[in-house]
Amino acid sequence: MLNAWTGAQIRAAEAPRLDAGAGDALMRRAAHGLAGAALALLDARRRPRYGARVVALAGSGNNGGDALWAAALLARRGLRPAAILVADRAHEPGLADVHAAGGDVVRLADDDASTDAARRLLADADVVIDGILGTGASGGLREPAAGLAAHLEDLRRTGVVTVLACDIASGIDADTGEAPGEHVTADATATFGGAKVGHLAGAGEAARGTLTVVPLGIEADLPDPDLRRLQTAELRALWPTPARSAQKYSRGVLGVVAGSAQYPGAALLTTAAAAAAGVGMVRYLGPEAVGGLINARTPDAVCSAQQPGDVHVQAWLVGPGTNDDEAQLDRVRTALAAAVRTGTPAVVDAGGMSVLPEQGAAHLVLTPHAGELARLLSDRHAADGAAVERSDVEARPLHHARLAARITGCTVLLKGATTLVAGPDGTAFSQADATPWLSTAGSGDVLAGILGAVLAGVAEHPRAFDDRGLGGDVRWAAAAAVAASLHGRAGRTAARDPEGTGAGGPIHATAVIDALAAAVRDVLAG
Ligand SMILES: NC(=O)C1=CN([C@@H]2O[C@H](COP(=O)(O)OP(=O)(O)OC[C@H]3O[C@@H](n4cnc5c(N)ncnc54)[C@H](O)[C@@H]3O)[C@@H](O)[C@H]2O)[C@@H](O)CC1
Ligand SMILES: Nc1ncnc2c1ncn2[C@@H]1O[C@H](COP(=O)(O)OP(=O)(O)O)[C@@H](O)[C@H]1O
Ligand SMILES: [K+]
Repeated sequence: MLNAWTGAQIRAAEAPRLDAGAGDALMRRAAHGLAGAALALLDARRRPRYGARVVALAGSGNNGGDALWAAALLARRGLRPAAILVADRAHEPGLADVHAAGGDVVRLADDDASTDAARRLLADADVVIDGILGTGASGGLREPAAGLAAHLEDLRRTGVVTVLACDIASGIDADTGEAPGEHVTADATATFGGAKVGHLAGAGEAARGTLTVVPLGIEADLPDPDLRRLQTAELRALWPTPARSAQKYSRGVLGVVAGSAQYPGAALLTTAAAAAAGVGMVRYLGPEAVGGLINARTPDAVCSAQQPGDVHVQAWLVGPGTNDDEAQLDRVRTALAAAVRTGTPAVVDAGGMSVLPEQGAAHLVLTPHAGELARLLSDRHAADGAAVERSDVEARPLHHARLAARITGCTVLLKGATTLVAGPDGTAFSQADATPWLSTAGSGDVLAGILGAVLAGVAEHPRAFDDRGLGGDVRWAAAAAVAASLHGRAGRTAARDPEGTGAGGPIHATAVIDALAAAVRDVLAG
């Protein structure tokens, strides 16, 4: 599990040490970690260490102190240090050490001469350490740092310099990952004491590069994390693997209300995905014509035009492709009412979100993309009557996912390059296992099917969640995170994009279904 905390949580754990006078010791530890990360970056890029130019960008706070001390330490390893001070004040001992190491220092102001001098230093740099703002910052970068950051990004994109963020890319909010304005983009980040929420959500995910956590010795005093990311070990433990004595009913029956005579595609994809994920049985409820099409692709699905009250299931999947069909929407309403009454978990996708019960529950998992979440929040007057736009959700995804979970009482899985899951109690997960090739029509229907299969298996495997501190209502958010991760991994496998960088090539939703078994096997094999 990769755990992440807010800046305030980390600073609170540090506070007793600072009060006891250990501030310098902590900062030196951070600087050593930063210096090691800078050397690793040079090595990875096959650039020689000796004579390499390291430039620390230093703001007024402790983040700047870390960067200055790191630059001074790197002078001892043969690098040529320099510093650009972007604020009126700088950490005095750090600055003194850069001077003592023979480093060039430029103080950036709003004039052409200092801007030119700073740009000359950057153009000569091999590695730039971004210590402008850390966890103590509020609001985005201001001038003159904002202009320097934009120029730095031009140099980074064209391969002139490598950027190492100190703690967090400056301009990214450590508590949310939001970027209120200009921000630094890093190739790597060395963070201290624990990952920050801002590394795993919003703009912060793409701005951080490779993340290294440098221990500070405060780890035992950290509270429960604010945000979590499941990794292979958790996925292996939580994926519904059949027991020796399993039979189809113990593995779980998934009731699916999806598609319509006019739009059967969503029903075909979502049932095929659930079947591929290894659910015990799929029971499809809907028009006979759609059932026939489903059986041509997925003969193992049991299709009928029955009502939800007539069948016994371990989980529901409702909503994909049902928008225009009143009879299907009626089935969705009935299934959701039964799910709330009986505690049966349900995936509520697409059209299902327009017929939510008044009182939701954590075991109902909504799966909106940013546009659908904006509509849901607008319908619920979340912004005091003002409409919430898709762009609002994209700019503040974690905030809006948590808001929707609180307002609806349901678990909310917000789809995107990073998928965020929020429970009504504020629990949150972040998974970024996808590939940009997954942004294709029908991809969401596949995710809904996989999630349905995972939810149907939860009842058989409660201990798996309890044993990892993910019991109670948190299990629904954790199960949603499992499904998002496997969906992303299947997408990477299908696209042949193992790192999720956008390498490989195009895929369509069916290819993701076909790659699912291999992705699950990889996870189970560790
Ligand atoms: N607290 C500690 O003991 C340790 C902290 N460490 C470092 O300290 C950092 C936190 O230090 P600080 O609390 O000094 O925070 P920052 O280094 O983020 O600096 C905050 C300072 O920047 C100014 N500021 C805030 N928002 C700004 C904005 N938008 N534009 C321009 N200036 C702005 C504030 O006036 C404040 O002086 C961490 O990120 C980490 O790098 C490390 O040295 C490890 C130990
Ligand atoms: N840029 C991206 N990078 C990675 N994954 C993405 C990206 N855009 C979308 N996805 C994933 O693809 C799926 C798209 O779902 P959705 O928008 O509901 O599509 P549809 O409604 O057509 O099925 C989601 O699982 C989402 O997380
Ligand atoms: K920084």
